[in-house]
Amino acid sequence: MASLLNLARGMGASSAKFFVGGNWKCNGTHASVEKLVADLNAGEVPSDIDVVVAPPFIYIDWVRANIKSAYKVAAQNCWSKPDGAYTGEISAEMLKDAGVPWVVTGHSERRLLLGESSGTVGLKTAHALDVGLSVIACIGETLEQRNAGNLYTTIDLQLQPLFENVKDWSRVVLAYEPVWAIGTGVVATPAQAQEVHAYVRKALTDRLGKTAAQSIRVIYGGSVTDANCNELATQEDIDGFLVGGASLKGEAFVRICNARAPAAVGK
Ligand SMILES: O=C(CO)COP(=O)(O)O
Repeated sequence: MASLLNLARGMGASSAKFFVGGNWKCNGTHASVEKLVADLNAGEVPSDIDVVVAPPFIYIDWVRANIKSAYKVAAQNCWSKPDGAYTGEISAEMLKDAGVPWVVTGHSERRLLLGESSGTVGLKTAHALDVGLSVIACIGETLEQRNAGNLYTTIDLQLQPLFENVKDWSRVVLAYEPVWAIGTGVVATPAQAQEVHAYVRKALTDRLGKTAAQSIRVIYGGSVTDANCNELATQEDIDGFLVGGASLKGEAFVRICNARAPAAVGK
């Protein structure tokens, strides 16, 4: 099985390092976060991939101090401007100051529940990059948009402000997260995900050139589990995952981190 997966991986179009993100969303107590970090620390993740966990703001500092170095930390959001009179917001400058290297921007929950526009996502992504953070920028269509035949129009409209504002793509990971797959248990089929990832790769190629496009991680999110990750990981334009629910279970998340080397964790 592992050799078949490796064979498929060898055919990949992307030269990018595998990337797994865990988005803990608005979940956890100090006790559950301590247990999760202990479980993650007990697991082995491949040394040649990037793994980033995004706890709620209030736990980030504790996690950063207590998680092993195989895992980096991310914030789930940041403000689009430097420090100032923005009650309730956390600036990219503060994340940088607190030693947080990554931030997630444009998650669909922020777009849909909090009204964040693609324009705002473009601005905050560019600002976070300018400050020196690395960014996981999220895009993805709703079921209504997909069913109305607007899948690629939606992706184009979400990518456009990123293309207009981002100057340096070397610290950007793009997460394709179809909204209909998030938290629903309805994972995109490998073919469905690959089709959109290939489209995104082409958009990156057209805009940034082939070499840059192949080095940018395009990761998939939406009901990824330790049961479906291996097949998704064989798709040529899937460079990793952004995991929600399953990232709250240490052992499952570690298995997802090993999606391209399942034998290493005894599956
Ligand atoms: O939104 C997600 C990650 O950012 C995906 O969430 P689930 O893995 O719970 O579907």
